[in-house]
Amino acid sequence: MTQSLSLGWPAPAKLNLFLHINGRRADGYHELQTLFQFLDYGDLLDFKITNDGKITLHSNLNTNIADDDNLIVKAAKLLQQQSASKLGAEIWLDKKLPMGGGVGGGSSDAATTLVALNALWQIGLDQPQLAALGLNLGADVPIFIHGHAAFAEGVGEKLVAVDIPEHWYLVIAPEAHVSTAAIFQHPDLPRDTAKLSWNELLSANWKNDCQTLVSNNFPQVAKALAWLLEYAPSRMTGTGACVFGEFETQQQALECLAKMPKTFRGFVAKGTNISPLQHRLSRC
Ligand SMILES: C[C@@](CO)(OP(=O)(O)O)[C@H](O)COP(=O)(O)OP(=O)(O)OC[C@H]1O[C@@H](n2ccc(N)nc2=O)[C@H](O)[C@@H]1O
Ligand SMILES: Nc1ncnc2c1ncn2[C@@H]1O[C@H](COP(=O)(O)OP(=O)(O)O)[C@@H](O)[C@H]1O
Repeated sequence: MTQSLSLGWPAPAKLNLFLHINGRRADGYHELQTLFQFLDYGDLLDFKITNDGKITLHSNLNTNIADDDNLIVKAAKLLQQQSASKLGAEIWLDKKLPMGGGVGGGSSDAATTLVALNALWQIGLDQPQLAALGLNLGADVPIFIHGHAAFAEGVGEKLVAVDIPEHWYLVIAPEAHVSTAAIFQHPDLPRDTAKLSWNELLSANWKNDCQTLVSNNFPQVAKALAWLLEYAPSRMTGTGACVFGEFETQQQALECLAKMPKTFRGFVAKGTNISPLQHRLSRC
């Protein structure tokens, strides 16, 4: 059996530096404007290519997600079907990102799987084809395949690459599971932020329109945000529950992390306009 090992494929986190909700479409989905930037921190995937056609996942995941429901396995099988490839893969996941926290770990794992296996199986799909495939797995998969910080509109699928300052962040992951669908269905969610041009947004007050609703319903989120706001401009990412504080230097972020109450879990990372996945792909 032909087997080759390819190690160290990053699946970085993302932050929504702002998330403005501009309206609700007839199909229930929301029109939004959001700014995605990657973090130089995330999960790590290793791949062994096999010729038996099987997809196997090994991970340090401490959850009851069945392998077939894991976005990594779903992504690998989707690519197999799409390409009619006879090759298989054994995949190792080192999970570091909080799950369901708005930092996009599941979507990022799926994107890394698609990008890595497209290269390792030598399928030859281009980036837009991979992003279109990834959209079937989740709304945030395309941004991770796109691989560049982006201003997103529509329901999050219209991406324009942007270069923005790369700050340091302290991200706190409160012990709360916030359902994205439940937040978007909630009657109290504000849906009337005016749509602005990118130039207008650059000088606007960045906010997350889900933040007040989530804080009101999850005291752990409100508590983490209140603590962070004492030290830095801070907001929630996505539909929560993670919150982030912005710092100019790594040292300032680390000093804040050192003061963090022991009841919080958090990490320090740098915002990056180019995804660490792109750097890994260029070494493939
Ligand atoms: C809004 C974001 C911003 O990054 O939230 P986070 O998931 O990161 O917190 C994402 O785009 C989410 O992406 P994802 O979590 O993949 O969402 P999906 O599975 O596509 O949608 C979950 C549910 O959210 C609602 N939804 C999602 C996106 C959108 N523009 N309008 C919506 O109303 C829909 O009810 C949908 O059924
Ligand atoms: N490899 C994976 N990593 C994380 N979550 C996964 C994975 N595969 C499936 N999931 C499911 O996807 C959900 C959303 O995951 P995640 O991307 O971490 O959330 P968010 O977009 O809020 O950051 C999880 O609650 C979990 O049930």
